[in-house]
Amino acid sequence: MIEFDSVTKRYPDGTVAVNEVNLQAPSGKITVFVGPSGCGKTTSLRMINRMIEPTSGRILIDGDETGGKDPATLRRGIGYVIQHAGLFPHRTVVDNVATVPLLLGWDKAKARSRAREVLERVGLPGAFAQRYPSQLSGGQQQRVGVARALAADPPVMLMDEPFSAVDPVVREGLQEEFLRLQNELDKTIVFVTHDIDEAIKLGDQVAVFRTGGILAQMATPAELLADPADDFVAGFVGRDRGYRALSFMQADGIELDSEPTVKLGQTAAEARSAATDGWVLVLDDGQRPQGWIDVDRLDDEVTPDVLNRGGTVASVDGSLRGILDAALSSPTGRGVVTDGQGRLLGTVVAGRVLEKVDEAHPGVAEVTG
Ligand SMILES: Nc1ncnc2c1ncn2[C@@H]1O[C@H](COP(=O)(O)OP(=O)(O)OP(=O)(O)O)[C@@H](O)[C@H]1O
Repeated sequence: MIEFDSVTKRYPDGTVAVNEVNLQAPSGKITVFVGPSGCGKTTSLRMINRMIEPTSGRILIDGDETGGKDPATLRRGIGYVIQHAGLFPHRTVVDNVATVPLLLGWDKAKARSRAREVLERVGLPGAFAQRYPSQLSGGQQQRVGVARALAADPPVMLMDEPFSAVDPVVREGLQEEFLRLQNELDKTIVFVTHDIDEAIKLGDQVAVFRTGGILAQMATPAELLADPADDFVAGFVGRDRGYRALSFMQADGIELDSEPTVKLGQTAAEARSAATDGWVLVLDDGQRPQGWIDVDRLDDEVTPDVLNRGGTVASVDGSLRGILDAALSSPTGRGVVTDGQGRLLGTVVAGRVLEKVDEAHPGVAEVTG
């Protein structure tokens, strides 16, 4: 665990970049520092590996004060990833990644073989190893940056806006891979970003900083969305926080309506008599929803060409957001809900989802609309 105990940083010109911060970043978890520009995120991060010294207060890693350690020794146990990757341009990818193992005194062959292994882990197999950084895309360079930080298998990783310089699609891919990797590696990670969506997606817990280096709130993403500490945090988290909070609320227990159904091949008359509001849901032989049918468009029988496949189908094992999306995207306004095997359980309208949210978290549904 990394612990900040009343940590303050005042720069020589008098700027208070970090002001009496107390927080804990638990082992094996991702803690995200987020906040507007200049709120002290990077300064806080760099105090962990002593690239910046605190003016007062203490930082402890697993109970040991970092201030009492030799900075070079300290940094060997701490991987560091920055924006634009910060790779050495005149070294090949494999040699970039082998840097820290070599510094640790590993022989060259072992360091390179470890580097190739980590490159593979971040999705950069063999052929990339001999290239130079300029021969890679921005997203690939960031992966090399992550591989380099992981090469010596440090228990702690500090990451400063590592995915900010790449386009949104690449960024999403990097985020997914990073989460998958962390699932296997269980590093203690402190991750800086100015992007609240990234913080909510990646963080096991999120520390929201405000200008002046003040920690405004430390909470899980779900708590942050459902219960921001004050107006600053609520504003920073965004007006649509209620909607996003639904991603963290389980759908199980939501009351469903039974929905009349037909199968392909049934007659138009059967479909009309089963329909509600002019629509009927079509299932396959395994009770799996196939789409809706507007019964006015039927001639003789229910055929695939008149199926309206619009609308998402939500699993009851998922989140309330999935259920709300299913209701809002359905041509009938009734969201289709299935069990874990994709079999129909029933339907639900958007209003019911919001009622459930309101029962669990009064006030959140208000900011959902
Ligand atoms: N060496 C320095 N001397 C004086 N002031 C500094 C120095 N480094 C940073 N600051 C100031 O300290 C404050 C916090 O800076 P820091 O870089 O930690 O913020 P940040 O939250 O990481 O910002 P950004 O998201 O823009 O990178 C800012 O007001 C900044 O101008």
